[in-house]
Amino acid sequence: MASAQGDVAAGPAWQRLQQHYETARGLQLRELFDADPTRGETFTATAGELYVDYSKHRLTAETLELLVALAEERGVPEQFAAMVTGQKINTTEGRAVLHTALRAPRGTVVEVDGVDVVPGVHEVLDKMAGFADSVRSGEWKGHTGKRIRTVINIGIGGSDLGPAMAYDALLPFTQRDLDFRFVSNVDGADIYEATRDIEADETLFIVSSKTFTTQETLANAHTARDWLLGKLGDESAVAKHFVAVSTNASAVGEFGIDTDNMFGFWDWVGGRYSFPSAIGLSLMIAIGPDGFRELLAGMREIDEHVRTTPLDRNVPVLLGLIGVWYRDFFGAQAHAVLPYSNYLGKFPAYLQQLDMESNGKYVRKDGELVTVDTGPIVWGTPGTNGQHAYYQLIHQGTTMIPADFIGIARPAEEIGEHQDLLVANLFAQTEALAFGKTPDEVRAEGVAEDLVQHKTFPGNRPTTTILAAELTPRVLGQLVATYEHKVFTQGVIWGINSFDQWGVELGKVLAKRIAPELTEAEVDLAHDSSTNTLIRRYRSMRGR
Ligand SMILES: O=P(O)(O)OC[C@H]1O[C@](O)(CO)[C@@H](O)[C@@H]1O
Repeated sequence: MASAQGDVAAGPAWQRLQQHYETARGLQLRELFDADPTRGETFTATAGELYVDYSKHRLTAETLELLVALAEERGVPEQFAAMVTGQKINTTEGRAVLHTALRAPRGTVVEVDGVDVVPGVHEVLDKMAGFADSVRSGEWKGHTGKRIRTVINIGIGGSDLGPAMAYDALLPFTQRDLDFRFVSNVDGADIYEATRDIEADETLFIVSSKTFTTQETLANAHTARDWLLGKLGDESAVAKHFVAVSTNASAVGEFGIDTDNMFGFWDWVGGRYSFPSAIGLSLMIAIGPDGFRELLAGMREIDEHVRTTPLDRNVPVLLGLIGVWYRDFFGAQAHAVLPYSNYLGKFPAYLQQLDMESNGKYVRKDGELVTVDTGPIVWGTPGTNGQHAYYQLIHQGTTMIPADFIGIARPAEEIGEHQDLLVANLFAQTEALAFGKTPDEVRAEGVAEDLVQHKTFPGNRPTTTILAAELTPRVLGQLVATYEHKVFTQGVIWGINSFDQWGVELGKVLAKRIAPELTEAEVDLAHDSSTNTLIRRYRSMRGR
């Protein structure tokens, strides 16, 4: 098997790319398009219903060949096969990585330690569907016999971002007489604002936590429980108003939620890959079991695409490789994701966890330090708002920011000319970024000489455009799985473990130590002088 271990920079494919970069760094998009008038048709690919244009990148057919050779040398296809067949590729935690099994059709066999996991996946999906239907229809009654009107998902990170993002993305497909809220932050304002204007006897809390030990989620869940009991005054109300999604049945039981009302998943589902599991329960209630199945079907299409499509047309692999090209050869530190769809407003935030928690690593799988740069800083907000805020820097700043522009052709609601205006802006931005405006073009407009440089656009700024006809559950599933496998591809290239997250641990441990120090004024502080002083200031501001 080709190796995803070891130093990628030491391999022949990387060295060839390095040599190629010496000339490729000077590529100009204007010249590339002039030299090949069909570039905008040929440097494109499709995956599911996603049309992907990667022509506006600073690369040639040779660059792509060399990048594909890198993917082959690093064993991307073999590593993908290892992942989807349940091998324990999350080596630092000794776990399989099987989010693809969450969307495997009934009857598929995927084994972990000799046990087929697919029947369990469908058992949970069926249980979720039964529950979702009963909440949607009003058959599920609260403590006082009323139907549920508000569903509040309590969770953080992967137990929040996926369902919250997808709920917004699929708003037109949701049952509009139900209200959905997502509480994640340990800031009490989050749970307070989510509960201040609703009726307890019409509210369902879904406590979502893979581990059921996460401080923020447990604090919010306890506050929600106190709020409910304060309103309804009866411990037995908890059974009708709280359900849990977790891998940790004993902790769920200890919290007081009947494990009959628990929807399980497994340690082979990473938090940031978990929303097609029971973590998507709130979303399934919102869009219905059929809508959720469509989402899974969209993901499955991309899983199949990755498994069966040659690397040079394999969309997630290409996106991953193009990302490596900029990150490691051009030194681009950031990657923007700019959805031209208001419904996709939370998609960049969702991708931040998917990408940065997966590939923000400085240690390789083999325990050695990386010698090349790994995951970029991922950020973005919906177009067109960003155009009037930070696009200035993308067009004329000193940093290259490769960007993904995501567009939808047919809106859920056709409102006058809005959609055409929106998409015109998307296309205009990628055109302007790629081709810019030369000083001579500015002069030809009669601009005074002292303003020519200010009004010049250097261009040559790379973008990918992803276009879909409609934002359906299936298309959203395709988008999410495309990015999942893009991140996977990059992790394999860099030789890192994209499925652990040790970097979040230290802060958690220190917060546990500091929390009691904020309330007990007498305690001896043994931190650094900055932290000690901040703690004392805080105590004094709180009158302690
Ligand atoms: O679902 P849990 O166990 O509450 O964890 C929430 C999130 O916390 C993290 O472990 C990071 O702190 C994420 O990986 C995870 O998605």
